[in-house]
Amino acid sequence: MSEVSEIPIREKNIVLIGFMGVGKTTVGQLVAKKLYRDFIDIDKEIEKIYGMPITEIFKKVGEAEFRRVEKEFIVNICNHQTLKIISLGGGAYLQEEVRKACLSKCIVYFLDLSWESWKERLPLIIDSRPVLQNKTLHEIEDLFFKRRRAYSLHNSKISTNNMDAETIANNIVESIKFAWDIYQPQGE
Ligand SMILES: Nc1ncnc2c1ncn2[C@@H]1O[C@H](COP(=O)(O)OP(=O)(O)O)[C@@H](O)[C@H]1O
Ligand SMILES: O=C(O)C1=C[C@@H](OP(=O)(O)O)[C@@H](O)[C@H](O)C1
Ligand SMILES: [Mg+2]
Repeated sequence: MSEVSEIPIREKNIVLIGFMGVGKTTVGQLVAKKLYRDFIDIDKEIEKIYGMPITEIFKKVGEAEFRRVEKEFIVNICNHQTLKIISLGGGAYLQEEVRKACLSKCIVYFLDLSWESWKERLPLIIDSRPVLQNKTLHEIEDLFFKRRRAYSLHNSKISTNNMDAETIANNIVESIKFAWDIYQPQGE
């Protein structure tokens, strides 16, 4: 397959990044529906490849191999597909190649949630996020703030505190339509 180059903004993939549990998967699905686009959740695709959930992949295959497959999968989609809504896993964007591919070929939205709000969500996600297991709350807090450096490389930031998924998705749709109209007005 040949590489996609000079992608018109209206056709670019939209990529959601941010820490585990901020709502990338939930919101991504809603954005895809609202924009009549296909949704790709990278974790779900990797689970399909291995035929097991992420927690099992980490146990049986190991994190290093998971990261290698994750990177290859994302870079390949960025280089060869358009018009998709893509939710990354929270750790994917720490890899430089992933950041470069996303920023050069897609529009990257950072879902921002405060540490205080995020802490309330921990019980919902702890069992399915191996990276959070066997860590103290302090260690998780360190990781939360350390990762913000990578997430600061984005095209747009959406603050999500005290907002339900539907509202966040509506904000993204509104923001993207605004960008489309500025950079590629309809009829051009
Ligand atoms: N805006 C929101 N408000 C409250 N809970 C949410 C919101 N978005 C997602 N959730 C919940 O938080 C958990 C993690 O959401 P998920 O979409 O899997 O996040 P991510 O993909 O970023 O890890 C799920 O239980 C989901 O139902
Ligand atoms: O941040 C991470 O290192 C991870 C985030 C998870 O995805 P979500 O961000 O969708 O929870 C999943 O990819 C895996 O458990 C590792
Ligand atoms: Mg997810």
